[in-house]
Amino acid sequence: MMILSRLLGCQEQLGFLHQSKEELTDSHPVVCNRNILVELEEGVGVAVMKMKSPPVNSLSLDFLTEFSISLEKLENDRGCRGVILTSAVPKIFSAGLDIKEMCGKSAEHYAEFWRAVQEMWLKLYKSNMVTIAAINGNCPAGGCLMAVSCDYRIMAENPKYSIGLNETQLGIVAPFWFKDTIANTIGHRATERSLQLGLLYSASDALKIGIVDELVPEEKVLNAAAATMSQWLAIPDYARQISKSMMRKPTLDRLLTHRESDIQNFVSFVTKDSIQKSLQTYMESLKQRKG
Ligand SMILES: CCCCCCCCCC/C=C\CC(=O)SCCNC(=O)CCNC(=O)[C@H](O)C(C)(C)COP(=O)(O)OP(=O)(O)OC[C@H]1O[C@@H](n2cnc3c(N)ncnc32)[C@H](O)[C@@H]1OP(=O)(O)O
Repeated sequence: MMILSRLLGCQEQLGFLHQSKEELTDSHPVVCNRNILVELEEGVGVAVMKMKSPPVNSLSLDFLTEFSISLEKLENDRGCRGVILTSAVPKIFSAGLDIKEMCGKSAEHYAEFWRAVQEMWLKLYKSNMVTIAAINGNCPAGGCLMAVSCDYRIMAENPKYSIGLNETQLGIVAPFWFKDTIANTIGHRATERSLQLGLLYSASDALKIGIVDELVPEEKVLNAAAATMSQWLAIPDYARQISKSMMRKPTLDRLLTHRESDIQNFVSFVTKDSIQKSLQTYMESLKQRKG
């Protein structure tokens, strides 16, 4: 019930009611949401989802709810066959889960938050559409999860950008389905090293290890994503979708089977004093780094 009312509440915030005439054209209907801009190029059947939640596109409960609703709308739109996920915030793809959602809140809040994280991943990983991440900035932790849940990743070849699952550096543990998703991308051994050490890879190392599929100059990331999209869309949908599902279903089913216990694990983990302390220390270190 709480989730339903949040979804309904968010749908109003989503701004479907606030589209101006300039934002709606025949060829490029744009939905300006609070955190995500969705532009559907109808003739081509491709939507661009631009995350625009400054300063760092952190994945708050509101953001995640909006993301899942937006993706579901595209999924149900027969005119949309592919999605390019990118960022409208300079230098940042996404800073991952919003740490503020995991600090000093109630157990009920943590459960609701974690369900929204699961939902985002389930929707993205099982999408029937072709999903391409156009990674135009830093991409740690939950941001990396979003990227590796797509079918293909193109990253800006900027030595300042990094990508990876750095959870252990915060004193927290990537759950089994984060681990499964990255292992499905880079293999068991590389995942073991990557997760234990909480490695963040530079763009060039990310290409070497296979977290990303292609590097291009920053200004070409979106064009490269569009070019790759047209190659993938040349394959008949039905055959491609069944192949995707064959590869991903066991991983999806594992979370679906253990969804409630995964939420309980998260809540009991994140409510530990030691974990709260680690997260608070990490947030403070982010602030100090600035100064
Ligand atoms: C037994 C098993 C049980 C399983 C239990 C599960 C356990 C939980 C698993 C959780 C899984 C995933 C975790 C995550 O995704 S945690 C998030 C990890 N993210 C990071 O480590 C990235 C942190 N951020 C950065 O490194 C940098 O901000 C940046 C992205 C490189 C950008 O650098 P910048 O210099 O451009 O910006 P900066 O000044 O650092 O930040 C601007 C403001 O944004 C705040 N901020 C940054 N990141 C986050 C975040 N993730 N959440 C919330 N807020 C964030 C930062 O503090 C600045 O705020 P302010 O301006 O100072 O107020």
